[in-house]
Amino acid sequence: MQSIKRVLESLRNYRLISLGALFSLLLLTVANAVTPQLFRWGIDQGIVKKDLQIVLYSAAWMVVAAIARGVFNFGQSYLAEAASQGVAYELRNKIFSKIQNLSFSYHDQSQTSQLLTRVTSDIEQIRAFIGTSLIQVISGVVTLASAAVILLIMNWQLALITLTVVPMSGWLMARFITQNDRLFRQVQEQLSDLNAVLQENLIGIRVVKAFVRESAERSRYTGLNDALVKANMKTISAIRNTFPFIFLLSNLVTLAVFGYGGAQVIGNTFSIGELVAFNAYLVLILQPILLIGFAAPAIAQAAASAQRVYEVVDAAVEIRDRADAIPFETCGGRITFENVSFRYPGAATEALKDVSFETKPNELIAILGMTGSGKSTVMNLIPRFYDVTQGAIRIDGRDVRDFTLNSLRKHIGIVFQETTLFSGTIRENIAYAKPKASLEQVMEVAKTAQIHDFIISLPDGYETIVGERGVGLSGGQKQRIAIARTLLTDYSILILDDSTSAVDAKTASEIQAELDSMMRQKACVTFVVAQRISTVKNADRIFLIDKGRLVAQGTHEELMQTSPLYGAILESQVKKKQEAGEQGSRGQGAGSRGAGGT
Ligand SMILES: Nc1ncnc2c1ncn2[C@@H]1O[C@H](COP(=O)(O)OP(=O)(O)OP(=O)(O)O)[C@@H](O)[C@H]1O
Repeated sequence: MQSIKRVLESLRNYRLISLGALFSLLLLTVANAVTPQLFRWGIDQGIVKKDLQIVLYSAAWMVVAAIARGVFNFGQSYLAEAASQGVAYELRNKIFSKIQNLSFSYHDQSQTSQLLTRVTSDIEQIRAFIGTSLIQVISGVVTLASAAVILLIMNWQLALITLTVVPMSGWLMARFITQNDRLFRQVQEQLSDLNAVLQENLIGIRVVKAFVRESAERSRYTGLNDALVKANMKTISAIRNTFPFIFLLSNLVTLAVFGYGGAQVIGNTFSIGELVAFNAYLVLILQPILLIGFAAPAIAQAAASAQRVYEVVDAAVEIRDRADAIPFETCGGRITFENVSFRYPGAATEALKDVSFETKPNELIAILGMTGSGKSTVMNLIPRFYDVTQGAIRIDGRDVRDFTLNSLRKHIGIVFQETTLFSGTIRENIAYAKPKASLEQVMEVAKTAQIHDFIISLPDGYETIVGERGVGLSGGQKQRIAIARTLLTDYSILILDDSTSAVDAKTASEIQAELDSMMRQKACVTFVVAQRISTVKNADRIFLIDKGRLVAQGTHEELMQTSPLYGAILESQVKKKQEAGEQGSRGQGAGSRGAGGT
């Protein structure tokens, strides 16, 4: 319930609208309370005394009260909805920007679909709580209290009989909420799990089909769908176990009012008009109890949802600016790894162990190693996607943790191993980090990345729309667009993490040749996680990584002389190249990564 308190606190930003809703609610309660009194007046003073004028007057006032009820009802629900939309809007923005800020380690450990459910369905539960359930509860309490006071004034004995229903129903409701809180949380979690399978399936639909796993996937989904239905049915039976008792109580009270009140009317201690009015107030007692009852599950659900949403909102951002962080402005080209060790959060072993090196200005460093040896990890630490566990990384003598993250990352151009493009045009994708870049600038980098000719061969050229994650392009084409995208940024340190793995060897070396002069002009240091001999040969120095350690470094020739591991990797590459040549390699995707034992 702590989370519900927090949701209520967020209404502070919508104070006026919320007060407006509350004010409408109070006026509605007054209009509701007045109506039975008009009945009583009309019956006792009009019908019983045969005074037609009073009958007509009371009827006219009833119409006024009905209109007022309509107006205030509208005002109350409209304003409550407006406040709820505002809170949901803010929460959605808050959680989205939090997701943008959360570190890689958070995203490594959380499921995308779980986050999606929190942004969509959980926030919707919170919105429905503010827009509907909350107002139901407040209106219920206010109506109940005011009707109780009126009943006590009208006939305290009958009122006491009637009001016994309140604590009994209240107890049933409280029991219902406390007993089923976990159940409602479970429903949301089951929904998340179901979404997770759906999302994974949509992303991997090609793999599913290729491995003919449709029916296995179907039964996985159906299994979770069954579990969701079961959890939902449990909540329904919990509702069924509570509500009939409340209905029974309300019916018993009606009987008591009819019996005891009727006897008082016969004994002339209570008028017919009063009995009718009393009965009408009874509705104002019982209806709120039911409304609160109906709101209870929604409140329990909203509490569970709010907890899940605030879990993300409150998640610690591990990688952040120091209080005294300074902007990274220029790079002299001296990047130092000082006894760097790194363990991924939750991992059993260290991915990097005591790695030390220093680069020289304008150096082109190739990083080579077996798959899983830690090459990408070395690269991930420079832009602080993760912080070192031990040791330090310095740029021109300054610890990378001293720089503001934004300035540091803006100066590091990185092409990831796995290419992600966004839906939109090719031009938009290349200009992702520089949306205002001119077409000429976009074309220039596309030429360097050896993708310009392909782009202009398309009917819509640079305006060609690429689908989600670059659907419609080959792996190699996507990679080249990703390279162009990075080249357009204001990088001073360039990192190419196996970025031509899906490009054929010939094109890759053309890209390399184009990049070579450009990199040396623009970048203070370039790192190339390499799988190909050509790239390695061009490098000023090669770092050989093995099982998280920097085991050798030097030029191609030096390593050929001194490192048996280097020799073995190159030998396997040459062999692979020959095999590929024999098979008449089709190019794209064939010269692939992994030479070193991939
Ligand atoms: N996000 C992560 N969480 C936990 N462990 C990770 C994570 N990423 C990588 N690892 C582990 O760290 C080690 C080094 O991985 P890394 O990606 O740096 O290797 P790599 O040399 O780049 O491999 P490849 O050539 O296959 O890309 C591996 O054992 C890997 O399993």
